[in-house]
Amino acid sequence: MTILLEAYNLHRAFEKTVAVHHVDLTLSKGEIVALLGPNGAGKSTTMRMLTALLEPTRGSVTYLSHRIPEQIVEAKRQFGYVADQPMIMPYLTGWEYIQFVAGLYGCSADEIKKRATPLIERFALTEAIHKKATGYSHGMQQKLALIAQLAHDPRVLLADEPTVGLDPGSASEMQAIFREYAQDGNAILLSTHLLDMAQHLATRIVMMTRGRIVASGTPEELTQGGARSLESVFFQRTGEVTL
Ligand SMILES: Nc1ncnc2c1ncn2[C@@H]1O[C@H](COP(=O)(O)OP(=O)(O)OP(=O)(O)O)[C@@H](O)[C@H]1O
Repeated sequence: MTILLEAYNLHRAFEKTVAVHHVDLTLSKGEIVALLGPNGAGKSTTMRMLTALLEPTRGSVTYLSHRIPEQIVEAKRQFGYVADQPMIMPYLTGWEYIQFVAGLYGCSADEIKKRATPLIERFALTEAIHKKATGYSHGMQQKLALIAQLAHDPRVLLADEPTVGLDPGSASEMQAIFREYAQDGNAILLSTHLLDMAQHLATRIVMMTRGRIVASGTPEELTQGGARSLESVFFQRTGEVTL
């Protein structure tokens, strides 16, 4: 399997709090990896280090042999990132926002249009796309952020809680888009609290708690072929108690 993203020995401390302890993680072509963990487990800190938004205390991140920070520009071309709070710029319409973000990666207007138009239609944003994006609902902004990140055709997509705020139809469409994107030879890492979505969408599940990876495997492996619920495995591995 071709490895698209490799994180080695990632470690991050904030003064006395160690948020992430020596995490190793790879993403290979075709994989959809769900990162699960209780609040404060270190998922967002890991995501932010993988997307070069946060400098690790130790460790390295490499996209297709482009290492951060030495080859940051080449590395950044390889991935798209959808944050949990979409950062939509004032004044821009949805269409201008997509053009602006994908344009930063050197894509032509024609390429962007070709990639973005079908996604805009699938997410039912055709009517809204020429209106100011600051007037969009949270879910509409989340969909717009995903389209903008896919419009530059990255090999890896990282998404923090991507379906939060989406209506059921849009959440289902987003999952279908994720599957097709992975089947096209790309890879996805998504952090989520939705165990059901992780079980049905992910090809591999990684569980974190207190900054460490405590489990990694396919949904079938972790649930022992369905003999256990993913919820019970999650509680056992992460030390969370059921109330
Ligand atoms: N900028 C920061 N300064 C100090 N501590 C931080 C900072 N960012 C994160 N932390 C701490 O690092 C730990 C991991 O936080 P992180 O946000 O990565 O968890 P998470 O798994 O994403 O949680 P959630 O599911 O609640 O979003 C927590 O103890 C948090 O308080």
